[in-house]
Amino acid sequence: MTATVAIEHVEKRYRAVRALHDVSFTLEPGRLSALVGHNGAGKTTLIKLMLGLIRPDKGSICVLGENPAAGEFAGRRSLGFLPENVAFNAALTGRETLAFYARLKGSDAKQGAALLERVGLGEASRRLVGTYSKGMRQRLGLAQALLGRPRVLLLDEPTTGLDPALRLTFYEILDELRRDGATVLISSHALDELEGRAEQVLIMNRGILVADGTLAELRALAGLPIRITLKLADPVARPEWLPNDAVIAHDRCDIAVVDHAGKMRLLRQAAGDPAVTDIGVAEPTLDELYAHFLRQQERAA
Ligand SMILES: Nc1ncnc2c1ncn2[C@@H]1O[C@H](COP(=O)(O)OP(=O)(O)OP(=O)(O)O)[C@@H](O)[C@H]1O
Repeated sequence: MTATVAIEHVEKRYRAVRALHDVSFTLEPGRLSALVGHNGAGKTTLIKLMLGLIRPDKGSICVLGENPAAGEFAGRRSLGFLPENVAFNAALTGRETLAFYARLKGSDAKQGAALLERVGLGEASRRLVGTYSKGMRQRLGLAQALLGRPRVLLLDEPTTGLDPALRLTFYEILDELRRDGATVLISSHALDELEGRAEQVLIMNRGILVADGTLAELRALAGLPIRITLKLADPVARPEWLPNDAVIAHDRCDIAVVDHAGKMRLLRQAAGDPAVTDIGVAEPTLDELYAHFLRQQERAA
């Protein structure tokens, strides 16, 4: 598949601060990628580079076949961007705001009304933005980012301030865009939200990309234990196939296995034993993987 965004060996400094160091990755169409990292890890700097708002000191950036920092960047019309802190003119209504951005983007102004409905601002669309709550401004920001059905959508902390209902609508909208072949990058600290949604996870630490892969790939790389919990019909009779380090308390048995093959072996044995009445499997979470890769890089540094 052809990458829509290609970042190669990018370096960026702000005077004494090294914001990015030798960062390389690609983003693909139809995929949701999560960009995660502590405060100051370099996430916003990466997004600004992709938008062409700043230039790299070294390395190259290609977005939709173009260099975003090279003057006229035609691809910008196909980019949607939601900044971390959305700021709108308080004296315009929601409708007027979207019409303004639609003109800037050269997209169909009529699409604005439908987008406002979609993000739940239909009724408030004729009210001044100055009267909107924080969550309503965030919704307006999202509608603005979606103008013109973007092929690349860059979202910086998009769900901060959204209520749970709109958060779901938000991911539904992203799913539609992805099915349509859009590339979606979300920079976020909400790891639990991204788990099961992001097809690619990029972990940044102090300007360095410390991990890049699918959740399954990162799990295989990290080799963190997979926790299996069994419920036993008779807690006194210990099944002879249980590993020595299995911990039994009452009718519950906890086992940690190190890899996929070990997990499958144990599950087959457990499923075939009538003494086991229930099985639970907990793979390492994105939170745990994130902590692991950060620790690993800090140790190496
Ligand atoms: N305009 C600037 N001038 C000087 N330093 C900057 C500037 N912008 C960012 N930095 C520094 O570059 C580093 C990366 O910042 P960046 O905003 O990219 O981080 P981030 O991962 O988006 O953080 P957060 O999660 O807090 O938004 C930080 O050390 C930050 O202080």
